[in-house]
Amino acid sequence: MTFPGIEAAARWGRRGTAGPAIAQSLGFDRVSHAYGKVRALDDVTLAIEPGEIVCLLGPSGCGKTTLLRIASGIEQPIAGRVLMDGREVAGPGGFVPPERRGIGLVFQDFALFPHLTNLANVMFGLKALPKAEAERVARLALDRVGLAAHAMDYPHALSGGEQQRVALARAVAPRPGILLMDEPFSGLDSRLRDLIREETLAVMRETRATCIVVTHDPEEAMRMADRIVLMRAGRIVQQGSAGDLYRRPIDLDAARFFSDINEVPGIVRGGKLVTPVGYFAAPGFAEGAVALAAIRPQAIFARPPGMCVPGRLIAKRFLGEVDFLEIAVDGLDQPLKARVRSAETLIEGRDIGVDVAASEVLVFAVPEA
Ligand SMILES: Nc1ncnc2c1ncn2[C@@H]1O[C@H](COP(=O)(O)OP(=O)(O)OP(=O)(O)O)[C@@H](O)[C@H]1O
Repeated sequence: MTFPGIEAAARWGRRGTAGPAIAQSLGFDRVSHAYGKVRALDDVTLAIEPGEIVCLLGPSGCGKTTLLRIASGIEQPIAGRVLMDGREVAGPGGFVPPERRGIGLVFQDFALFPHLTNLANVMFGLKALPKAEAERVARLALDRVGLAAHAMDYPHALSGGEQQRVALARAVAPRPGILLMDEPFSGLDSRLRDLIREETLAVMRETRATCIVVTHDPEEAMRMADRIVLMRAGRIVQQGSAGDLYRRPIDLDAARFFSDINEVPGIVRGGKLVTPVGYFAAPGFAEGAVALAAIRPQAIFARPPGMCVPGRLIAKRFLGEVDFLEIAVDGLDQPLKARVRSAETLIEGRDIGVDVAASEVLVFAVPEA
């Protein structure tokens, strides 16, 4: 879901000054929300430090946008409290409307006013300033995103990436203490997205605002976030640094979300999961339990035949820096997927040795159907 961008942006025009940004903390205390019978958020507690960049990550419909809408005040939670710098802005103690929260917003669809010039779009968030000062600040913001020369153009004359930059300039010009972004790069093609993301990140770091970025792209979250908050079905399932979530996912679904994985079943014997491709540490599992080894494609190495586990190369695709291999192994229903470097000498149809980096393998309970 996206913000009702234009409408919400219009409300922001009534806010704030262009004083220096002082990052604010943002807290959600046992927040729940529902749309009719649809439970969108279920008892979410999250504390975001001043200046922190947090990415809300999760599959479609898990409640990311709803949490952002509640932070901004567009939506009122049905239970729980929202705190800015410890002050309740939503909850039993009252409700501070969006235009009085002083939060900057960037929407998925940019939400620029088509009938206003780019300069006027940016000035829209600066109405509390005298006009000449608002124009000076807006021109500086446009200059910062490299669009000073387009100040008097209209948004439709800009590319998608340039429109996104105007939207960013509009959001940061009033120097908000908190900046919320809902899938800000999803409307851009992949090469442009990388560039605009890096530029946006630089602006975010400069303004030092506390930022929440919603994304469903794990790589984007890993590139941007100080902390990633992984959500599922209206709840937070795990939070931590990119490394924490990638290396120590809390369950199989979390592991699946961060990368492609081979799921190899086995039985626990003597504290190890015994599988057709090796034995892997399975702490906490009962003797005889059935479990799954999660093996990332890059944790598999091709060795000469006769070494490690016997396998047969059934497919090989050149992907540039790596080759993608499919390897059949006795005892497995599905071929293993591997991404390996220097596979020039490997020939489809031939036997190979399969070497799995045991230290990178995670063992999980079999998920309930
Ligand atoms: N206005 C609405 N009316 C009814 N149901 C809604 C409304 N907005 C969201 N929902 C539902 O609430 C749940 C959470 O939606 P939300 O938009 O917060 O998820 P999301 O994680 O942001 O998804 P996406 O990545 O697709 O934008 C979903 O089941 C969604 O269908």
